[in-house]
Amino acid sequence: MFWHSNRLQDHRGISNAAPADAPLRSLPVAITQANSESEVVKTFNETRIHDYIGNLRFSISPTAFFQVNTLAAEKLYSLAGDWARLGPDTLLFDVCCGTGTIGLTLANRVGMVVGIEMNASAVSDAQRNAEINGIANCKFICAKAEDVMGSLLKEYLDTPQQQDEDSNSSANDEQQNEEADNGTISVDNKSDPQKCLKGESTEADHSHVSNKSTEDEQNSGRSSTVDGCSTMGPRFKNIVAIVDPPRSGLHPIVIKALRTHPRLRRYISCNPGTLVANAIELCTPSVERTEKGSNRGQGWRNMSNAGLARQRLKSMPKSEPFRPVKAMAVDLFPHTPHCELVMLLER
Ligand SMILES: C[S@@+](CC[C@H](N)C(=O)[O-])C[C@H]1O[C@@H](n2cnc3c(N)ncnc32)[C@H](O)[C@@H]1O
Repeated sequence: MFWHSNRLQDHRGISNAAPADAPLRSLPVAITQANSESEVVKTFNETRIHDYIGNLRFSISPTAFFQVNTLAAEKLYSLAGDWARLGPDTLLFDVCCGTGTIGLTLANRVGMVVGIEMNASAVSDAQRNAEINGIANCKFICAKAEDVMGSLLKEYLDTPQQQDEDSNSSANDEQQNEEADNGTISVDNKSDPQKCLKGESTEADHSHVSNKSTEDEQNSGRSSTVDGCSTMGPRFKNIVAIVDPPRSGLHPIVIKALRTHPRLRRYISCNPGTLVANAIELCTPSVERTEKGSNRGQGWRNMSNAGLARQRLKSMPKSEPFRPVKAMAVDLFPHTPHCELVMLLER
């Protein structure tokens, strides 16, 4: 007998993507019993599906993103991992991690994975997927990447001394100003290290950090030690961000946080959509500051993403640029005009 589940998300509006909290309804499915001509109509209450990428099993909520072409997705993630030169001394940020696919498929090649995802169901899935597959060195954070990227980089990479220096730097001041302008939150850099170890959220209430048994991690030596999260910085030598954002791309605050943290040396994008615009901001050498706000009378609304990226560059704090190293298209959607693109930036 084949078991099916049909779920419909009820959303009335002009958007083509329903909000995550739109109600889900089960649709009756006609099934045919083996050795029988008759059809039975049933409604299944199973709200999740299961799929495999490589030898890992994934449990997926109805509102969570999951690549449909799992064989090609496996190749895409593995290619990203190869280019990132992963090893036990690697701390991997899986930005826009969905159900944890990239981080979990690469977890056995790195010291630690920190996944960031705004869809709470997907974050629960990621946590569950780590458990199903016996993976202990991944943490998943439920938040918008633009709200937490800067604070996470500080939390995981900076020594307390560096944090003090940073807090005096103009780059940090600017970021805080920008965060304030955008109504986002900044996390106290000197957050309680024990909180960090226990995987408790140091963010505002809407954020949620989940991690698999901290005890497991400490025993395996794959995560932080009793010294607290600030000791993790020196422990990891290769800091990599793999970003797989939606078509609208990464928020400029995330780009700025990644570009201005000097310890992040490799950036891999798995999404071609706004890659050009992001690469402009990540790879253009710092320029002397020009007057802010002069766009020579050009309307912001008519500007391309690349044009906007060039404008934002003018307020990018002085920082070492990345350089584009290589890119490869991966055809996840054969016979359609869409395809994914892996691109490696390094510095
Ligand atoms: C293209 S999917 C990639 C998911 C995952 N990496 C994978 O391959 O299965 C993009 C993901 O980004 C998440 N997302 C969108 N905007 C976000 C934001 N501002 N911060 C964090 N996650 C975001 C979406 O919920 C979605 O899960």
